[in-house]
Amino acid sequence: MSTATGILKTVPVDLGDRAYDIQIGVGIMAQMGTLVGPILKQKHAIIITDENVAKLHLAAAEKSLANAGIKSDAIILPAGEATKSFANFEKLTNQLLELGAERKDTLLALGGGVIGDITGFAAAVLRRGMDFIQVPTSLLAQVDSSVGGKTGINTPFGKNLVGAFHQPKMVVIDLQVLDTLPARELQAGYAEVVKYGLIDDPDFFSWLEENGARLRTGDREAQAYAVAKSCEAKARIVAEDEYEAGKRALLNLGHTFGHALEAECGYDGTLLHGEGVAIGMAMALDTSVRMGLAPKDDLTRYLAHLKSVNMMATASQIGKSLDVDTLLAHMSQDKKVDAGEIVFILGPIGGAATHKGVDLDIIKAVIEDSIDGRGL
Ligand SMILES: NC(=O)c1ccc[n+]([C@@H]2O[C@H](COP(=O)([O-])OP(=O)(O)OC[C@H]3O[C@@H](n4cnc5c(N)ncnc54)[C@H](O)[C@@H]3O)[C@@H](O)[C@H]2O)c1
Ligand SMILES: O=C(O)C(=O)C[C@@H](O)[C@H](O)[C@H](O)COP(=O)(O)O
Ligand SMILES: [Zn+2]
Repeated sequence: MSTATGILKTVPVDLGDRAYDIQIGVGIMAQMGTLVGPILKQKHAIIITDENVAKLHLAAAEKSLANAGIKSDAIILPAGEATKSFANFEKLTNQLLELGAERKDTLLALGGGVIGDITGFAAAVLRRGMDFIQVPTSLLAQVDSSVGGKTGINTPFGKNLVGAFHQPKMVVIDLQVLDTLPARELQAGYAEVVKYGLIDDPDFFSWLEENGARLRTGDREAQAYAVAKSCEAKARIVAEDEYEAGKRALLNLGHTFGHALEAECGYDGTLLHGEGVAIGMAMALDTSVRMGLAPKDDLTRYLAHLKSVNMMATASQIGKSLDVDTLLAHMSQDKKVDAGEIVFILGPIGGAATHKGVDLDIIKAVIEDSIDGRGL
């Protein structure tokens, strides 16, 4: 793939009458208005963004829309996971109604996964459904959250427990905006990239072992390859199982553990989503090894890779006192719970599968060892 400016790759998400394209490029924020113009029901978009992204990228997005003859308004939310709350959702929908948002207007999520998830949910329910477009600006949002139509907010019981499946009409990914993303956020997003290798693409995992560090140094060619590979993987799985009746659950690898850690850390920035996923995937691999579903060497390789890119691998590294039973209580709220049983995604590198009936004593031991930083 070339690293010139402009669109580098278009990844289709084949969902019948809900199909859409993911446009991946460099410097394409300037083209965003022309790209989205033809799919708008009327030439009015409401940009929803956060305070950090607004300072850096809102003007460019507004200019791009204006140049394409699209009227826009903007709503700026606070940054961070705490924004995905009922209180902020109420504020957001009130602000949209105050602006007179019409059903044929389009919401445009300009930001990370937090903005994408809350904007998508507003689009799903406001006036019983509006169109929305994803313009993801964090690595995590570019490789994962902007694609696939999972939208929602957190509740005190856990992550994303109130939401809807609502597909965007387009995803516009400008790799250039990653240049302003803080290093910790880039690293957290990287966990979701590694996830695709662990799920069903051992060659991609090997590529990441060789090249993963290049993503952190802003290497455009590596970014383009990894973002496109991730979007292709996500588009393939979502097209196969839009509503998570089966295969899509694999995208939840590490999340049952990770979401419990996030909930316990209180959505205050102590633990970012991607950081929880990285630790959760270590717990999932450790569980797999203990159950004979993966060779010990796979866990060793994964942990070595996390270390090589300076990422946390154990709950002990979070620096917060954690309790195994409280974490298990959070896990029992997971959306994959089936007839009272927690469903886990387990297996070797590149061979993830869903597992029911997992011995909770093994899970407890894995979590306790991670909390104590033992054995990993
Ligand atoms: N819907 C899905 O399929 C899905 C998938 C994965 C994660 N998620 C959700 O996504 C959220 C995490 O997303 P995230 O990691 O993007 O978090 P985020 O939205 O909080 O963004 C991370 C931080 O980076 C800042 N930021 C974003 N882009 C920037 C840029 N280009 N320059 C400078 N700063 C920038 C934001 O202001 C924020 O402070 C979680 O709520 C998670 O549950 C959803
Ligand atoms: O798109 C999916 O499906 C995923 O599971 C992607 C995850 O990375 C993402 O964090 C998702 O929001 C988790 O889903 P949830 O249903 O467990 O909330
Ligand atoms: Zn995730």
